[in-house]
Amino acid sequence: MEDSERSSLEKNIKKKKSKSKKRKASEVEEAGSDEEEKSETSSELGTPVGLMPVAVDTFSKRKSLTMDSTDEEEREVVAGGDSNPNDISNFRISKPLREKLKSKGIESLFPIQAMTFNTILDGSDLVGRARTGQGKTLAFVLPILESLTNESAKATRKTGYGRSPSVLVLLPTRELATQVHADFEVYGGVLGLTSCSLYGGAPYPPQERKLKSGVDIVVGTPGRIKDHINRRNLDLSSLKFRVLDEADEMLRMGFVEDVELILGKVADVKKVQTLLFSATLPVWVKQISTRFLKADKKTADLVGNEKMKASINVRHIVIPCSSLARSQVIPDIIRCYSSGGRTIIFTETKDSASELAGLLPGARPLHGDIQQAQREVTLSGFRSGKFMTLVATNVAARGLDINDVQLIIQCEPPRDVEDYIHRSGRTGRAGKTGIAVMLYDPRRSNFSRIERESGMKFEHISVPQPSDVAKAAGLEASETIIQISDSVIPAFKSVAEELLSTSGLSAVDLLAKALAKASGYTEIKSRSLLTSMENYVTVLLEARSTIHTPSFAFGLLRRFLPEQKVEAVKGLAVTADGNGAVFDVLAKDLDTLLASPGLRDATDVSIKVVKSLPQLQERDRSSGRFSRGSYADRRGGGGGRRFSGGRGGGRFSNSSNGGRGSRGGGSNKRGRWN
Ligand SMILES: Nc1ncnc2c1ncn2[C@@H]1O[C@H](COP(=O)(O)OP(=O)(O)OP(=O)(O)O)[C@@H](O)[C@H]1O
Repeated sequence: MEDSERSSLEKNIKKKKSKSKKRKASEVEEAGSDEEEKSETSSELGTPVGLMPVAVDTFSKRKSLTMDSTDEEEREVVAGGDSNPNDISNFRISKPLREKLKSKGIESLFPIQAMTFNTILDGSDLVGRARTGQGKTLAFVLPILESLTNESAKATRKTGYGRSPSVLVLLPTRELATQVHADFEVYGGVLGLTSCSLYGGAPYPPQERKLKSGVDIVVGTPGRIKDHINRRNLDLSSLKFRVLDEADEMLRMGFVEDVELILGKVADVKKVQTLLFSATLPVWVKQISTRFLKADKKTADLVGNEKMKASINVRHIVIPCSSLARSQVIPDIIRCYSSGGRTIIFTETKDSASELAGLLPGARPLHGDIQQAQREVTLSGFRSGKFMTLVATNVAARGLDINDVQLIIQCEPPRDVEDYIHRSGRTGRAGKTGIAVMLYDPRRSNFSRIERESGMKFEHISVPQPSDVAKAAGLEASETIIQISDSVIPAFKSVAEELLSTSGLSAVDLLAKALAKASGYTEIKSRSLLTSMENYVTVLLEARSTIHTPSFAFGLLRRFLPEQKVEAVKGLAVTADGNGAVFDVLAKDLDTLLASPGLRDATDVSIKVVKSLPQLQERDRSSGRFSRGSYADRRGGGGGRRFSGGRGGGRFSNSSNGGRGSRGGGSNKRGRWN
């Protein structure tokens, strides 16, 4: 094809793709849905893999477990004997590959790898599920590489120029394709196998040249792979393996059509092994996956019916925080919980990712509207520690394996429990621990559904109080001060003595001020527990009669507060027990409020400052109802919201909710992001 033709074709493809795939930055990067899905029991996904006893992991040399072992047993097992059944020498892994694994510090297989290695090597189709960070990538990389290079394969494998690939691995994002391709390069390279990655946003010609010269393994995203098939650069007729990593994501609307077209390019499906892996396998995956897997497929499910679907190495925390206060609160949460490691902050839309990254010192955004070259620079900068805070949409939610991510912050509860599980799984990987903080606005968000569907229980804490933050910052500052060379002392000693003698402060108080200055906390403002806003304080209104609805609470306030003071109340929310309502007032107005005559003389209501936030009513996103009572901004229907219900349980007609596709078996209108 002439270059001019190609460039005009490329322009057309780009135009078509940008029209079809580009989502408005203000819309969710990946459309969620309200339907709730229970995760699949493993037996319904295929025959459970016959299990050899496997050790849990190598990082603590625990003794062996079988597939029926529970998380509790995993947690209880202590270091077993010296012979570890998962030692890589116990598996049919060739010497060059064993040596490469050892050079990477891998001496034994993780459970999901040990459970599936023989099954894949012996030729079965397989569905594999293990929690995030448990090594699912090598679970398919290792047996595939061995299958391609063992004695029986040597006779039939094509090795010449222009050969068509034997392996195709499909992933939902460009970053993941790059990451998995790197594993195939590292481990396949020692066995003489070549691989390439095909994803959008990167130039076609280098990919075409690589394909033309012949590769054994192709890793990529469906859109670009389909383009290369249409351009006859990629012939999948002699595939031996096809892998869907993050399988549930790959089988959703937005991908499943392309995936089906691509997987259908094999000549004889009986000669192809199909492997599906993910940390989440919702119920509808079963119907869809039967289209691609053989009837005698096997299942290795380390999650199974375990209640806890999210990572067990992560502290799952929720903090109430109004959207207005996020950019002030997040730096403090990072200061208190990141332990100096990397932080990934997830937002629902590309717009909010860019906006928040601009407000956080040193943070960088990552989302689908950013040019591919910049995405690669950003991710490699984050991996190498050039900056420590990444603000991303779901483009970074799945699969990314980045060292030393200590903290995940989600700015609001995601619509889908799968998003929560994958996002929080960017930390606490390979046996390490981590912290996942989810911010929520008590009046608008609902996280009990995430608890129910992921099987975990959130730890409820309030936003770090400035004094907590100052303490953490002071610790950091004191460590850096100790490291300063003594050579600076003579230059500052006389000023220090002068300061000590004239300030009227003790040496400790002066040092405390110096630490405050060094850590940037020259003023400590209070933050409210409810909305985390500075210079506000959270109070609890209690009444003898049950407070069913916020409008009832506002009515009580109007009994003894002037209208403009009621207007100034922030974030009013009814307590879960209906006995009260919390709201924020300006700290400077607190005394006036408490001293107001109507309140002072009232016998059926009281107001007091709260030291910890009581459990609040939650709003169910799907129905718009509140679990007990309802919230409405009765003061004028601000924010484009109208309270359309009567007292209690009123429905919310929220005009500001961007439409979202409904999630369902393959019919989900989930947007593409990659
Ligand atoms: N046998 C092993 N021993 C030690 N480390 C391992 C082993 N297998 C994998 N790892 C490391 O564990 C980390 C997580 O692996 P991987 O990214 O494959 O997890 P995953 O299960 O695919 O996670 P996710 O569900 O988030 O995609 C990686 O850093 C990988 O190098």
